[in-house]
Amino acid sequence: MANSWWEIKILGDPDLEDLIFWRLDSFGCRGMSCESKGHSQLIRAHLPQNQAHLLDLAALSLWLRQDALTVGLPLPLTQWHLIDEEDWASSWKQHWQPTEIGDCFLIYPAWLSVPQQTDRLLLRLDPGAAFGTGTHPTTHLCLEALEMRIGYDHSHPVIADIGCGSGILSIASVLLGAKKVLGVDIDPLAVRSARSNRELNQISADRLVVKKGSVELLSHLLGEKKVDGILCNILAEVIIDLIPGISAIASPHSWGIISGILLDQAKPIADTLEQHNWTVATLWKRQEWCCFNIRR
Ligand SMILES: C[S@@+](CC[C@H](N)C(=O)[O-])C[C@H]1O[C@@H](n2cnc3c(N)ncnc32)[C@H](O)[C@@H]1O
Repeated sequence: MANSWWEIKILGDPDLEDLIFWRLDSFGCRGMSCESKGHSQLIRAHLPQNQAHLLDLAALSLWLRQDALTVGLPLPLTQWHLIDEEDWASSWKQHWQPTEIGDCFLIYPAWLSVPQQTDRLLLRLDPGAAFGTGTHPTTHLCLEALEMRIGYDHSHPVIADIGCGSGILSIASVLLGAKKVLGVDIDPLAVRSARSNRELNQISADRLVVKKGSVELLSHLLGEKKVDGILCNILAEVIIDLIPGISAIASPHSWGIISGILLDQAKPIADTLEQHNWTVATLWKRQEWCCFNIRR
């Protein structure tokens, strides 16, 4: 098969959902979905074939079982098989439905016809192979935090979105009135996805700039200028190294929304932020995940 993907199916106790998502996320899976099956939950995840060998998948299955053992829940059943690109796209699309987030967003799959009437901000999305449908607790937290931060103050900030994935947070920022957003991601598939979602939401390439790279590129693009707000939803291990770079593009009045952090990873992140002159104003949590609202 030309463009093949592993489809990984995990049947497990609903209380394992977060742990399983976290494990799959760390493994590099994309296009994850979840559906109820009686008293269990069936989680599907996808991974390009060239990113994992059979042995890696066997190890993943073992880790998932160990995770369940650690928390004293029944062991999940993991299966995998190869599917081609088209089957991958249609497989998870069936399970992703429009989602209301916060008081103002409606995240809407691109392949559904647009609703006639809605009093919400419609954010149309086809994440493709990128992360960011709004269903993950961290994206959800970031969207709610963003709404609270700029949804009601008409300040039209300039925002950096580091690890933009599908572009969901960048687009949400524009819908809430950001003057300009700079989105970066190291994954070329994410860049492609964010650009096509920018078009889908009829946002100009001047207002939402999407580039392949990370915080160093932002620094280069900005030159002497600073951003008003920073969004960064990546895993804690990555964020900790990005904090100096994030701090360098911030002004004395900047704010940030930082997520992708498991609750038990919060302290080292908070400490490092404080060492770089940030105040952790609030910490929001959803399931095992947390989101920092920070300011200078
Ligand atoms: C958890 S996803 C977040 C996507 C989206 N912003 C959201 O909130 O749903 C993290 C993204 O960060 C990207 N990423 C990982 N390390 C990065 C780094 N050092 N710099 C920039 N992007 C990075 C990944 O490719 C991935 O698309």
